[in-house]
Amino acid sequence: MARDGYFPLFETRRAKGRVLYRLFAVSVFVGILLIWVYRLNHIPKESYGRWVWLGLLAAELWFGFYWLLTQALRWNIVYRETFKDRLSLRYENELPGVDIFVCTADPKIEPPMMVINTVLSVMAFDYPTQNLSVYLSDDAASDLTFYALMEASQFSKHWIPYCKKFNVEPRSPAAYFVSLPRHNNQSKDLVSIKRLYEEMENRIQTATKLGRITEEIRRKHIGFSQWDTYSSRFDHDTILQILIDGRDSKAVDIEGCALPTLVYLAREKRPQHFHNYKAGAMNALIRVSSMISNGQIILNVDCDMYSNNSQSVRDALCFFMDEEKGHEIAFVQFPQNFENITENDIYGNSLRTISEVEFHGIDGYGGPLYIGTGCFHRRETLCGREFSKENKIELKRKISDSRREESVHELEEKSKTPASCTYERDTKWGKEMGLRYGFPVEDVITGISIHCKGWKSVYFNPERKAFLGVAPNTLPQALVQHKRWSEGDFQIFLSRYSPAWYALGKISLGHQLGYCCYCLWAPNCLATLFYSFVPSLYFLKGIPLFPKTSSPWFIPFAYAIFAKYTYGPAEFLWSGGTIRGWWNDQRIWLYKRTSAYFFAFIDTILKTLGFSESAFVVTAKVADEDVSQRYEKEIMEFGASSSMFTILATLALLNLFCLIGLLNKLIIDDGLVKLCETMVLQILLCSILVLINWPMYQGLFFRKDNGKMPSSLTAKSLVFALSACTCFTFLY
Ligand SMILES: O=c1ccn([C@@H]2O[C@H](COP(=O)(O)OP(=O)(O)O[C@H]3O[C@H](CO)[C@@H](O)[C@H](O)[C@H]3O)[C@@H](O)[C@H]2O)c(=O)[nH]1
Ligand SMILES: [Mn+2]
Repeated sequence: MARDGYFPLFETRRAKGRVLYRLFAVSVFVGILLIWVYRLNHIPKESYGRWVWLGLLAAELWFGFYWLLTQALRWNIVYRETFKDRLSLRYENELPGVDIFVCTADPKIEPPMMVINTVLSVMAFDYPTQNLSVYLSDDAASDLTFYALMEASQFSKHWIPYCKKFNVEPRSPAAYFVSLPRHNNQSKDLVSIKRLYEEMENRIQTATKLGRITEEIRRKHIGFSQWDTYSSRFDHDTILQILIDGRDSKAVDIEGCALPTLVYLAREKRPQHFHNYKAGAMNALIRVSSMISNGQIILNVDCDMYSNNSQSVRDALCFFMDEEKGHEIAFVQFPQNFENITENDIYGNSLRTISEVEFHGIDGYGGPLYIGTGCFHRRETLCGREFSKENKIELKRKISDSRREESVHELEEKSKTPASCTYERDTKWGKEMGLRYGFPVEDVITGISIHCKGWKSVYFNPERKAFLGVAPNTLPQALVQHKRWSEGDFQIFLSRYSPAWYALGKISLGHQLGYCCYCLWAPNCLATLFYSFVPSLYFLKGIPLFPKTSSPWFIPFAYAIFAKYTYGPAEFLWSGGTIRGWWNDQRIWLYKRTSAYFFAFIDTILKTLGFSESAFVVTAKVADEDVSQRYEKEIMEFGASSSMFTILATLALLNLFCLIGLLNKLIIDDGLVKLCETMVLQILLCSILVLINWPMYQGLFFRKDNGKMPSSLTAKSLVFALSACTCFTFLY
C-alpha cells in the first residue's frame, strides 16, 4: 500500500476476528473468577479436607493466572508480508554482507553428511555470492567434519550453479533429491549432479565408518596438519581454515561465478577453561567473522536446520532495510520447523500453536523471542549496541569496501586470536556483548537483553517454510530437550534479567507477559502434578472435591472445560494439525509438565541455592533403524529407564486403579446416578487421564519390542501406585 508515494518493503496485518476472540476470552475469565470464588467460599471446616481444598485453590489460582499470561500471546496477533521485488529494485547493487553461522558439536549425533547439507543449502541462497560468507563452528573439532566440509567446498562448485540454473528448492542436496518424483525422466544435468553427490557421500561415509582420516586424504589438504597438535576435543589449539576465500578471483564455480566464502572453525578448548556451549561458539564466530568478512547481518542456524527456501535472506532484508521502520528492528526470527514430523506428531514436536499462533501474538507486542536458529541479526545489536532513534545503522554495503591485501594464510593466523580461550578474559563478552553466558538457553536471554535495549524484533512465517530441522524421535529425548528449555527459561525468570522485573518499563506490558509465559513453563509442574492424582485418590475414597451437577457453581467449571475443549482443538486444527495430533499434544503436554518441567523446576531451585550446575545436552539427530521405524508408525518410544518415566508410569497406573475402584463401587453399592451427581468432574478427570495414558499402558504391559517400558520400571511403578492407593484408602 502506498502512503504519500512511499512503498514499504514489508507490511504488518492484524489478525481477523480479534473482537470475537477477545469477547470469548473475557467470558472464560469470568468463569475462572467464579471458580476462584467458589473455592474461597467453600473451604471445609474439618482439618483434613481443608488441606486438599487449599491445594486445589492454589492450583486453580495458578492455572487461572497462567491462562491470563497466555492471553498476551493471543490478544494482538499480527502477520507480516514482504515485498522482495521492491528490495531488488531499490537495493540490488548495494545489498549488505551476510555472515552465516552453522554450529555443530558432535560428529556422532550430528553426522557430517547432515552438517554439510545444511552448509550447502545456505551457500546456495539466492543472494549475491560475493556478499555471502558461511562459517561452520565445530565444537567437537572433528577432522571428519572438516573433511566433509572440504568435500562440500568442492561440490558447491557444481551445486550452486545447478541450483541457480534450475531454480532448485530446497537447496539442501539430500532433501532435494528426496523431493524429486521417482521414475521420471531425469535430465542429464540432474543425473550428473546426483552422481557427484553420491560419490562425495560415499567418500565421506567411508571415512565416517572408518572413524578416522586416512593418510591419503590427509595429504590432500594442508588443513589437516592443524590436527597434529590436537590431543582431544576438550584440549586443542584453534583450528581455522578458510576453505573458500571470497576475495580470491580464482575461487569460482564451474560457470566462472564467484563462490561464497567458506570457513571452518574449531575454537580453542582447554580443560581448565569453561567453553559455555553454543553461546561460546557463537561469540567466537562473531569475532572471527568480523576479521574475515564482517557481514553486517548474521544468520545463525543449527547444523540440522537446512534452508528450505532460497529467498529467506531477501525476506529478512526487507525488514532491516525498510526505510521507515527497519532501523528499529534488531532481529528477524523464522519459525523452527522440522522435516521429520509424522502426521499426528506423537511427541508434539512441531510446537504448532507456538509457531502458528503464539509467536504471531508476541510479535504484536514488540517481537518474538530469539530461539537460537533461523534468526537474522544485525551484527551491531548482537554485539550489545543500544537502540537510538538518531543514530541509525546504515546497512547498505559501501562500494569502496577495500579488498584487504593480506594472504589467506596471514588472514587465517590473525583470525585465530579471537577464538582463543583467554580472549574473553576481562571483557564484556557473554555479559553485555554477544550471546549471554550462564543459561542453557543462551538464545532467549540474549533476545531479552536486546529487547531491553530498546530494539524490536520481527517474526516472519512464510508460506514456504524457511528452515527445516530434525526433531527428537523418542520420548526420553523430547523430554530431555524440554527439560533444558524449561529449566533455562525458568532460570532466566529468577535471574537478574527476569522479564518480570528487569524488563519492567523497558518493554511493553504485553511483551513482558508473553515472555513470562515461556519463562514460567517449569513451575506449571506443581499445579499439574497436584491435579493429576489428588482428585483421583479422593474419588477412590468417595470424597467429592468439586460442585455437584445440581449446584449453580457447577456452571463455571463446565464452561471452563467446554471452552478448553472447543477452542483448544479448533486452534490446533487451524494451525494445520489433525484431531489425533491435538490429542497427542494433550498427552505430551501432560507428560512434559509432570516430568520434564518437574525436574527442571527442582534443578533450577537447586542451582539457585548453589547445589548443582546445568548443562547443555545436545539432542541426537540420528536413530537406530527400528527406533526410526516405530517413530514413523507413531508408536511411543520409551526404551531406556529414567526417573522421569517412573513418575509418568506411576501417575498413569494410579489413575487406572482409581477408575477400577469406581467400577468396583458401582457393582457393590452406590448407583451410577448418585455417584455422577456428586462426583462427575472427578470421574471425568480420572477417565481422561486414563484415556490419554493408553500408549503408556501398552508400553508397560502389552508391547514386546525394544521400545517398550523396561520391566523393572513397570514393577517399580506398580508398587508405587498400588501402595499410594492402599495407603490412602486405609490409613487416611
Ligand atoms: O556445546 C555445544 C552444544 C551445542 N551446540 C550446537 O547447538 C545447536 C543446538 O543444539 P541441539 O542439541 O540441537 O538443541 P535444540 O534443543 O534442538 O536447540 C534449540 O535450543 C537451544 C537452546 O537450548 C538453541 O541453542 C538452539 O539454537 C535451538 O534450536 C546444535 O547445532 C549444536 O551443535 C554447540 O555448538 N556447542
Ligand atoms: Mn536441534
